[in-house]
Amino acid sequence: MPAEAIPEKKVVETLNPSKIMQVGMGYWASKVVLTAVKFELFTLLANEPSSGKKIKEKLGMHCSDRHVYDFLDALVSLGFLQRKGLLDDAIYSNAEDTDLFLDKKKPSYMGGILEMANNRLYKFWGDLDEGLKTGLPQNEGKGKGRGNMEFFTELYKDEIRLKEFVDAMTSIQIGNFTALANKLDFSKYNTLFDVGGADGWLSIQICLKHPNIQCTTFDLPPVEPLAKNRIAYFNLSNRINVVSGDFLKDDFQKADVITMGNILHGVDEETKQKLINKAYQALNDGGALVAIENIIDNERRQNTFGLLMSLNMLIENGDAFDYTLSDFERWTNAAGFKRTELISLAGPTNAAVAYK
Ligand SMILES: Nc1ncnc2c1ncn2[C@@H]1O[C@H](CSCC[C@H]([NH3+])C(=O)O)[C@@H](O)[C@H]1O
Repeated sequence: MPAEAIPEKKVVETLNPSKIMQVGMGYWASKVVLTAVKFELFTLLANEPSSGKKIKEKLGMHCSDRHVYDFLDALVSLGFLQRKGLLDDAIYSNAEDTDLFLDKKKPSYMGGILEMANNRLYKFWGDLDEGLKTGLPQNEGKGKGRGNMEFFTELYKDEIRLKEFVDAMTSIQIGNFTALANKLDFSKYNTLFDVGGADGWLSIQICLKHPNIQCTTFDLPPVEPLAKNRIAYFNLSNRINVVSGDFLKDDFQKADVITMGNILHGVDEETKQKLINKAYQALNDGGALVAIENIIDNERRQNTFGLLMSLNMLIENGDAFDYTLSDFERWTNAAGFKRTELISLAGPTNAAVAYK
């Protein structure tokens, strides 16, 4: 190294590479958590705290005991597990948040998104470089020239993957839909049309909280049985209508509120504008379009999850991207909407609302 390239002592003392290592090697930690979810380790431990040897046997692991302890103690150090004792004498149990959100037997389980991340996205993100160089999707639709969520046709051919995907969507949105039901004033609205409503979770949450509203959840035909089952489970079949179709081709039903959870981010800019225009046409006067997404802050500095989600849309759909409230305002103004507002929901997710 030439002498002038050696950093001054002061710089070395104040700067350190820990962030670089933490983020750069972050996939190690991520993969340990995803593997634990896949093994249903947290479901096992919710039932009964266990020793490393017992966990090894129950999960059918055939690596050395030492590597079992490495795996479990990594989860201790990451705060996912608690431990009393050491190595052969250790008893492992779930940390409080792990127990609530990652025990598959609890209704609060949100591991669906992590299961999908492990089974699909982890592999596809291995081709992020190719996605950035080519601008083309890197998922099931790779090499097939597809965008605008057309990969669903491929994905939904397999019933297990269909259910896994729909469960993943629901698990990531549960907290957001509950927050939306509480934070947006639905009292003045009678009808809601949810575009790409998956298994109907959004409509269910709104109906549970607001007894006067009538909902329609709209999605592709293969999703219909899942939505019907979920809605029947909540005894809401008389208030939530399940309609199948294609949001790229079909008009939307007339409604007071049109919702789109993680829909606009999945399509290119031209299609975003088309969907917003269609929503404007279908909304009754005084109605609202609500997009529930990881809306990026206008300065594009804060919402890391939203920015990464946008790259995830490159992986999934090529031309698709997440956006800021300013972007949303530009498109909704062009469609004729009067004003917009942002309602913060759970974590990095917001509702961008446009009023007609
Ligand atoms: N062309 C299409 N027409 C109707 N639904 C679609 C289409 N393409 C994708 N979808 C659905 O759009 C959804 C995107 S994922 C978002 C699901 C849900 N709104 C949520 O916020 O969690 C999936 O349920 C897809 O099946």
